[in-house]
Amino acid sequence: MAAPKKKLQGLVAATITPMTENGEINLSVIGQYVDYLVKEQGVKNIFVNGTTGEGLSLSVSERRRVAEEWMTKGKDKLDQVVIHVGALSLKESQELAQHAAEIGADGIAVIAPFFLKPWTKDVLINFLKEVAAAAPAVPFYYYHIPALTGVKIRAEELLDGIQDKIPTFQGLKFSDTDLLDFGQCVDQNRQQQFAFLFGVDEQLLSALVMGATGAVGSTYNYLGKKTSQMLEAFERKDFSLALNYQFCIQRFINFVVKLGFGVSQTKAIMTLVSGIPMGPPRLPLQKASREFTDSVEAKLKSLDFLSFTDLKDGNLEAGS
Ligand SMILES: CC(=O)N[C@H](C=O)[C@@H](O)[C@H](O)[C@H](O)CO
Ligand SMILES: CC(=O)C(=O)O
Repeated sequence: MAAPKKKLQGLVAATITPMTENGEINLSVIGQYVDYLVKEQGVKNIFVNGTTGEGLSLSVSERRRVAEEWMTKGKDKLDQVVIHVGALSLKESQELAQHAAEIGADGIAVIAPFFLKPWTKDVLINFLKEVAAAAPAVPFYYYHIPALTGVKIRAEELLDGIQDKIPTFQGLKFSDTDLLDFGQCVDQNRQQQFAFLFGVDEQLLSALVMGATGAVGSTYNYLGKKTSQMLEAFERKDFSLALNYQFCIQRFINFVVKLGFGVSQTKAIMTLVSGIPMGPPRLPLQKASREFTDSVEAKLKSLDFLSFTDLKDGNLEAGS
């Protein structure tokens, strides 16, 4: 059994992996990045080496080094560090899971293998179980992201009886818009203390209504504070205020989605907002264009989303 731990809740930032202009991982800014999340965004939980972190584009040794750096720099500052250890190779995944345990991670998460794929729930569970067993004292999260893995096994089905197979199972990161599936995950597991972490930032309010206990996302890197205001309004049952916040966030996400939004763009936005150089993404991703960054900057200002002193060219005065 996993050591009893505080349940993971609230916002979890899916961290970017900073890179140098030459395409090497850039560990030197991670200390600054931790401070930015904690102090400027009020976000104290992170999800490392996931989609946003280009985890599947890094070598195993890079993934280990990135995870170590977050653990070291986050010590005594962050509440929980969850490390994504999913890989196509079961062996690599187990190696990463064991490594996460060794460095004291608060959780591990795994996506479905996405090249040679599991076609049934039982096969997927068996894969996850073998990974989880490599870190028998670490809380385990299944990371459901069917649009990227192509594995469409419904989360609700997967969760049915999962703790019998994976005793460390502690929760679900649900990155899909199927709120029937998500709602049924919550509804059918009310007796458990699972974390239900939603991963579609622009729809978080709907997921809160369905029983989400937290959220993992890329936008909490720079919209953490704004999203926390939404969570607080929801907690106070001030739904119209919560909806205002959600719409405000949606206006921004809708704007970037229309320009073409993904991990590369997240890197550019975070560089702009935090002033910390995130660098380019790694191939097959391509760096966001200058035009993208310029229009995003204008949009963020018009939405009054930033205290503009945070902007790296900080000559614009504080908003909000
Ligand atoms: C596919 C993807 O990267 N999803 C992220 C996390 O699951 C989200 O945080 C999105 O970036 C966000 O919801 C914007 O669409
Ligand atoms: C968004 C998210 O959870 C990820 O980057 O993996």
